[in-house]
Amino acid sequence: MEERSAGMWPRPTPLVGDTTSARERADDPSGWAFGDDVIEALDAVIAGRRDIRRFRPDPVPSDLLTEVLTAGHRAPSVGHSQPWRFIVVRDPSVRDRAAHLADRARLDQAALLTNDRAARMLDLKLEGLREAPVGVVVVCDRRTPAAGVLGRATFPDADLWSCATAIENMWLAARARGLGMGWVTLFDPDELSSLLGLPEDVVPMGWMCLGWPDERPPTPGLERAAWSKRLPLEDVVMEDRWFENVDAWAPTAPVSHLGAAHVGDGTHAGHVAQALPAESLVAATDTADGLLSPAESLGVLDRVVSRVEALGRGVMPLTGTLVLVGAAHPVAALGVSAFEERVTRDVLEAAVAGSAMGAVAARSAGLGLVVIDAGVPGEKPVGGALPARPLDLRGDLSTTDALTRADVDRLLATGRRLGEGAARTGLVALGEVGIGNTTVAAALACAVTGLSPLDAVGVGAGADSDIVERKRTVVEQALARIGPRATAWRADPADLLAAVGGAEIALLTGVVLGAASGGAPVVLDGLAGSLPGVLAVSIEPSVQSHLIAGQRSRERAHAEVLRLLGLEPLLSLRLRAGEGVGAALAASLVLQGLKIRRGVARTQ
Ligand SMILES: O=C(O)c1ccc[n+]([C@@H]2O[C@H](COP(=O)([O-])O)[C@@H](O)[C@H]2O)c1
Ligand SMILES: Cc1cc2nc[nH]c2cc1C
Repeated sequence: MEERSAGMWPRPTPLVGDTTSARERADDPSGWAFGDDVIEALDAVIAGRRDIRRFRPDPVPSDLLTEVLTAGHRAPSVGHSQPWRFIVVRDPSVRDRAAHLADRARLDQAALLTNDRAARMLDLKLEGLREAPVGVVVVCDRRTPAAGVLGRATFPDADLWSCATAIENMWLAARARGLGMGWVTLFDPDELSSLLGLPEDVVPMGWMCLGWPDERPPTPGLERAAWSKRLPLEDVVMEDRWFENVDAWAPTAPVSHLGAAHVGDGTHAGHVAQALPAESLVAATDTADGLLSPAESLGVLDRVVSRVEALGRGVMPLTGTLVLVGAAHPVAALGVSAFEERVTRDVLEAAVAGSAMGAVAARSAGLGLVVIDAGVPGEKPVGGALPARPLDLRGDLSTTDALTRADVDRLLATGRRLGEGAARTGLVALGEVGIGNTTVAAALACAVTGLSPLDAVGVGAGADSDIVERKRTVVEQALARIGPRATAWRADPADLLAAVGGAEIALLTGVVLGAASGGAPVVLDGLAGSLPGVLAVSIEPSVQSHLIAGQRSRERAHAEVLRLLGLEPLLSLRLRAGEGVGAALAASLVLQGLKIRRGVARTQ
């Protein structure tokens, strides 16, 4: 028994909760501290935490993942509400679709920045999303009314802050174990929510890439990239109130790099196909990193070459095929082109003879050529071209559908077969010819990007202002006629192709699908030669990682279409040649890039 003085009783020590007494706490206020070694370790982990953008493909052991998630789940939360939920993503096709969303958001964001900042932002790595073996999407379940959670009635967003603390815990826990984590918020939150099927009021906080880091940055990446520096502590600490010592210093607003205003675009969804293998992408960037040249010194071309090497697993042949498709367009009868319809047939015949510009460009790039007659003017298919003509009569898009659904399905199927065949040769480049098809392409571009006809219609092969005016009217009529079919294009891209056309775009959409399923990179061309990429991605989202924007052409809506695809063009030459000329020029650049990658001296 404890000795006690008269009139004093022992302190009743609680059996649960805090067992310390007021006396103990008063005698030793710092007695709750961990030892110096723990403090030192914690400070080291906090100081050494980095936002990791590059990952090794090696798997994250499940016990380590659980430890990281446990750290997240131990975070503080408002009213002990634990509003976080962790969605662990390992499915490569979901990851690829998220990466496409991020690619697009990256271009959208760059468009908002000043030129220099945009270039630096585009230089920053986003491939981490494709490389990291695990993605953890931290979402905040906000379905409970704020007033029902202690502390949220007054600060309704405190649930989001709670989730942010969970993320920081995960970050530190990962870092301490040698794992890297990257918090990616370059998404339209609605798009990410629909990708993951989140219910209303469950909001994503971002995508955490998790894996073994393929970089060990001593300082933050954005500081290393000369984006910004950590502010001195004095600049962020104030005494007693905001701005009190104006004379000494005035806190400045966080730096903004915003340039001109810009409009974004909509959502994406569809079926799942084969995804880009993360380990081959890492292997390709490993090779690039080992060259006797600064990292990513070839800019956009370096990234394209890494993609191509990843798809070809380092043994991509230094050649490929230009698939050139010609088709007629009844809309040409409405005076929307400066040229006669028969030119389409002439060009296809010249292509077979090897002298159309696209054919010459393909040959000089070292590519093979496949010429397809998808219904050019004239009774008989062009001799020497593969016939793939629509069977039924077609209408001009302003008053009638351009194609029947059955023909669209046939064109897609034929294209797939051809694309699979072309994939076996290496790169697959797209080419089209069709007098009147920039009107068709403008209507498609309006449907898929939400551009107005005024902003989408361009000069095509050389229209004057009267022709441009007629093109706009036709596109307006077409969009008014098809109404909701335009907005529903993601759910049924083949229906949009039936409504608007054209046969060459439908066939090339099949080519993209077939080439991608054969594992080939696909080089897009101008406006009509890029829309097949958009439509194919809406059918099979993982096609996106196979696409290369060969060029940004002179046609008006092209830039917006590339932004929708999340792609940066290799060339910007104001081309309007069609026929795959731009795709062939870009393909030759890519092939040269591959030779450089494979030939340059390596470092240890
Ligand atoms: O590649 C482009 O973006 C491009 C831009 C303008 C015109 N074209 C070519 O010109 C043709 C369509 O022009 P138009 O004026 O008849 O609609 C078609 O054969 C296309 O290959 C192609
Ligand atoms: C001559 C000519 C060649 C073409 N190739 C693709 N579109 C074309 C349009 C014209 C007019």
